[in-house]
Amino acid sequence: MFRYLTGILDTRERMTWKIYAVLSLISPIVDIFSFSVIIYIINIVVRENQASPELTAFTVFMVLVSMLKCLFELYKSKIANRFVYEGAQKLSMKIYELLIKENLTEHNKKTAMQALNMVRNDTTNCIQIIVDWIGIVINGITMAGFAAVLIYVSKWIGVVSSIILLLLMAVVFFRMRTRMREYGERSRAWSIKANSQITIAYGSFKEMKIDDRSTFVLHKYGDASQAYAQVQGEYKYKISSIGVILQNSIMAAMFVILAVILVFGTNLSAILAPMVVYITALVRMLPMAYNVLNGMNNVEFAEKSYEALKECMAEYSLLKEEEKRSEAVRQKTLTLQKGVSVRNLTFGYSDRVHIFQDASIDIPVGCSIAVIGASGAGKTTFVDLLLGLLKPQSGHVFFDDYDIVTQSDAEGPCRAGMGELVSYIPQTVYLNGETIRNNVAFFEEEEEVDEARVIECLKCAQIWEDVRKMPDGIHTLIGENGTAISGGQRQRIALARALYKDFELLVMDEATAALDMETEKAVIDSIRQIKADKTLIMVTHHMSLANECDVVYKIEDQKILRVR
Ligand SMILES: Nc1ncnc2c1ncn2[C@@H]1O[C@H](COP(=O)(O)OP(=O)(O)OP(=O)(O)O)[C@@H](O)[C@H]1O
Repeated sequence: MFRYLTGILDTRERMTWKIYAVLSLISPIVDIFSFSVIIYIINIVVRENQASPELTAFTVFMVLVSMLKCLFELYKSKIANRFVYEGAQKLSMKIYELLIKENLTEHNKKTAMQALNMVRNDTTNCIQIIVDWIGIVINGITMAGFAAVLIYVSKWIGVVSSIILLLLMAVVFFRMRTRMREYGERSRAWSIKANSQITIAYGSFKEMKIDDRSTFVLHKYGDASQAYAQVQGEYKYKISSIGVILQNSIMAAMFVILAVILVFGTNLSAILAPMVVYITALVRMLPMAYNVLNGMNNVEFAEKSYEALKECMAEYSLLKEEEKRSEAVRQKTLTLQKGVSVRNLTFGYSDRVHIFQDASIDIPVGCSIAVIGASGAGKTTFVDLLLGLLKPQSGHVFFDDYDIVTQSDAEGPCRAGMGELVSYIPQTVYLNGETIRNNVAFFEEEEEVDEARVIECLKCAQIWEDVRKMPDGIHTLIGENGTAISGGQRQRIALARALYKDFELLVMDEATAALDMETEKAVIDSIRQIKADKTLIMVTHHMSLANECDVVYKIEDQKILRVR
């Protein structure tokens, strides 16, 4: 686990954990040294019954050492925290990169809350494991050093005490191990569920209110958050109980040993000094034992995060290999001078049910195409295949001579991105709660937004008159997912967003379905007028709109048939 986690760090982070590990080693060395010095001084004072000036000076020097160690510990803690949060941030970038670059099929397998948890929590938990492991090793080494001193000073009592402590730690760890793993798993699952309830409340706010389901949703959140709180409470209790058990058991053991000495011992004053040393050593060892156990339990607790991260990182490596391979291939600028041609397309989400079987279609450049078909016939699937979001089982999709399925042209393998060529409006539009301006210029840096162009696009999408009347114009906030504007306005803002970028091919998946027929026609006319030479693909259920297009295709019986 440790080797794997340190292996996925970048060079700088790897260097940081090594520096941290070395710095961590210095602390126990100083601790053991300081402790040995105390023993040495006590022995001299007891033996000679007075302190030489050198001894006093040396003791003052040790005060300085302790102060320096304090500063050093603070610095070490700063490095540890920086390592955890910077390391987690870098790791979260990788997971985020994977999430935004993985294919649509993989993307559809996860919920947003699972993704959020992986990016934000699992990454921090995993980097924390590295620090925990270093802590376990360092505390273990320090404990061994103190045990050696203990045995040297108190002979068999030191041996017995060290064995008791070790046994106690082993018993506590092995008894708690499975439980900790289970806590980690449950805590992660309930945290995702509780967070999901917040997105559900935001995503279905109106239905929730109208159906009078606020109490139901509240209970659902209550159940999940309570289960999470319960697991966390139990986990924290178990962790703190370790300290209590350790401390009291060792104290009890110490009194047992003391009782044995008192009963069988002869020269009590002779054993007083070793006894002080013994008790001091044991008291110093207890927090270390606690830290070791705590670290081991934290590692068990984070096991699920580790498994999730490992899975993601395996996919991330594949992604990077794929990117490397594609970098080696010739890069090509995608063109659309002849048109889009779909050849013998066969596709099914599973092997048993096919959506398309040997389907072909030609879309000449500058043409407007309507795609109609019954609900569930495969219109959105067709668009996803056309834009390379899904891979067909067989067949080809050509943009001029470039096949996006095999990623090759007449000259052989090559890579071409669609970004420059295609603008797309999905069936379900995502609008964030920001301003109209920012929702139109969606993937643009704030300071680079061309407001004149935003207004031009709003005009083309037939929504400028509405926006103009709003108190803040293009700076009006539209609410999360556009809840503060009408459904038709939402669609027209999405349309304006699609028009904001330059394109040769505009693909609209029921993008005007929420508009009345008159506005829908006005929008399409306006696009055709302003983007007269562009190619248009419109998925629609409205025959009146379809009839406005040059060609109408119908998806039926796993084929794409030209009907007009
Ligand atoms: N990710 C997916 N995994 C499995 N099946 C899917 C997936 N997406 C869609 N389907 C199924 O594929 C079929 C075609 O879906 P698609 O969304 O392409 O239909 P559509 O013609 O666009 O429908 P509508 O007009 O209702 O939007 C449907 O039966 C649907 O349930």
